[in-house]
Amino acid sequence: MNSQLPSYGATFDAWRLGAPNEWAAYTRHAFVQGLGDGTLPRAAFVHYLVQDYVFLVHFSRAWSLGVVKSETLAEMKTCASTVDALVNHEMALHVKTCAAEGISEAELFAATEATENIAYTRYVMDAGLQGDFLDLMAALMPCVMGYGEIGLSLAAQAETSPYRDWINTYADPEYQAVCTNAGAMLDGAVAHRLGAKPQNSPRWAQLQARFTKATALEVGFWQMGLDGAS
Ligand SMILES: Cc1ncc(CO)c(N)n1
Repeated sequence: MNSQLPSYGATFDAWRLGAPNEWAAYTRHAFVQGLGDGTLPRAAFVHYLVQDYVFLVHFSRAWSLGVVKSETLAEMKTCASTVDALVNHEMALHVKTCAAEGISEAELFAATEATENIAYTRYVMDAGLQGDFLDLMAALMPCVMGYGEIGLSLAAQAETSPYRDWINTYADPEYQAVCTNAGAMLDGAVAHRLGAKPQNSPRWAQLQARFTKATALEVGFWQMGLDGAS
């Protein structure tokens, strides 16, 4: 299984390896399996998608904070283009799918946030407000890369799922490029601040802890999708 995981850069790959239980619970959650085999109830999917639209609003705010906290132009460019990818591309999937369910974009924007949703996005935002650029990135990466990994793995196994649009959004080369670029930028940002042997830095364990916490909050988000619709 591990040999099939996509690589999104040395730092991300190390953090993923450092959170094996949380990562498996996130990327192989029952919600994910239901997307792949098509057994996920439509109501759970729509409930999740409405929450995810609001998630992306706050997630885009957090990536925008990345522009503020950047120390190099390369960091700034990646953060700015990720904000663009989120607000101008990924969210189009939510708008289109929800429109087909009779939910307008104005309703999406005004949707009441589930507690698990608030917990996750505000944790990420606070990591960036309290800490530096790396603290923010450690909290942002599980979201970006996890969906890249899930998209690829479901695309390889799910030919006929009714959730094919969702799967394709994340398996798409455009989304995979967002993951690869973010991972390369992260490696540069780590080298810039922590040197060539970042694992020896006293900050490494703290960054791993942030990554692991954000991954656990992703598990809570899937669970909210399943539970909230029942
Ligand atoms: C909860 C969540 N995590 C990650 C992504 C990927 O951007 C998303 N859309 N939603």
